[in-house]
Amino acid sequence: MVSAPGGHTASSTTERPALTSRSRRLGDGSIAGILDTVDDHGHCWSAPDGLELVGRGVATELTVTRPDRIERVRDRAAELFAGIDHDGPPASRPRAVGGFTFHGAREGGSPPNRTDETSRDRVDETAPGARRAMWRGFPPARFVVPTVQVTVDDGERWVTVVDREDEVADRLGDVVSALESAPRDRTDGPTPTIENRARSTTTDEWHRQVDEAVHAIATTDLEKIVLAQALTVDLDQPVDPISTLGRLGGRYPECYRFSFDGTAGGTFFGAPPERLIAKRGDRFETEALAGSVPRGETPDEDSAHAERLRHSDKLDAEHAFVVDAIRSNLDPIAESLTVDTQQIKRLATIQHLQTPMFGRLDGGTHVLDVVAALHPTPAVGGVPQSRACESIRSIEPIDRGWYAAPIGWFDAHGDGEFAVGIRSGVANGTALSVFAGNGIVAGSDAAEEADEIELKLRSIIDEFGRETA
Ligand SMILES: C=C(O[C@@H]1C=C(C(=O)O)C=C[C@H]1O)C(=O)O
Repeated sequence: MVSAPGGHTASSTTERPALTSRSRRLGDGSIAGILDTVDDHGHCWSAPDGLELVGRGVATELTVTRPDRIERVRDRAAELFAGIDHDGPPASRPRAVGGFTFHGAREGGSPPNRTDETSRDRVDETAPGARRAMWRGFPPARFVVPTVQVTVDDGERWVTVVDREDEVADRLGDVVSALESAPRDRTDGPTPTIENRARSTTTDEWHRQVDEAVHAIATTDLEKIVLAQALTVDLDQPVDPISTLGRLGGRYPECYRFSFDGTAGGTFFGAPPERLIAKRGDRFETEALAGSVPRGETPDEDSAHAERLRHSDKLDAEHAFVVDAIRSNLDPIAESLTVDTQQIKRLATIQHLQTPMFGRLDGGTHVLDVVAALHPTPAVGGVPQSRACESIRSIEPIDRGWYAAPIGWFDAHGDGEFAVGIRSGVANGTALSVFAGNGIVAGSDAAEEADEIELKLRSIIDEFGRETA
């Protein structure tokens, strides 16, 4: 067992000892053994096209409790890596992994708090508003450069340790031994069973919320709003994020997978199908993903649903809002933008309209500049953006916390990748809250939208055993 080096915060960089990053190539075998190397914060990230990161411990971190959380992390991003001397191949470089709350500043909201970025422990005391217990430990933004990072990139595995120069070599040796002796597979652990379920929203409440949204769309400049619900379940044993992500990977190979430990014992995890942004050098890729129908029981039924997805004016409008918003929000920072052909993304329980988009950015653009420009897209927020967010806050009965917000990583060069944190849940011991939302536009029907919410909740809930009673 290697102890954590104490979790330096980015705001104390002046007192922080210089850190050294050293890496070694790993052979085949399990990377889950990293979990036993440092008994502290953990995170996992895996993109459908390859990169996997597993982090343990805190070498440096940045916590923001101000409402302008994305801009603030962007301004201070370089501090996370300042003073880390990395000697190793680019694949093994340290990455900061983390995320944000869905909501930022309210219109005319509380003034910025300038003293709130120094300590992990003070986060929840200073967080705005009454935070629901499930999101305790998930401030407006938190990013961690881990002490121990395992990277799987292009078929190669690396372990990287970030620590004081006089300790890094020993610690790297200890971590490599721990990984080599670790159990091979953590995906076949016991599956927790659901004992109780509680909905955030009754059927009547949902109908009232959708009616209110449809009325606002008919009578104001609001054109689309995404409304979400939560399902909270009690499990007979705590969620093990690694084995849950392993199972989700089997069912959703075309999705991202992530887990991120908060500072109060909770873990946010999920399998989002939606890319917010991937940026490497001056190239970026994003997508519009919105408009949903179920999968069919038979190939014919499946194709019939897909046909409806292709030809429904309502679903097309829901989708077009997202394409248009991405295009106009990237216009000021993109040198070029190509909108690819619309296609269908088929997942285990649901299928979506998808439009890939890619291009080149102006030089010097950080991946967080793009995150700030895009979030929330109308796939999870609405149109117009700030009016939709205000309506979400007034109509929805839940605290979205980190649900539907950007989750991902960035590096010292401003490259990185973020998914939209949907098909996700937050686990606190044996309590698990799962979230799902739906785009409401003119003509939306509350009962149909409720069915779609069920399909989305199932992506996480189906990974757990059903109650037997
Ligand atoms: C909001 C969610 O999903 C989003 C909403 C969709 C829709 O309204 O059709 C489809 C995909 C996602 O962009 C969610 O899964 O919670």
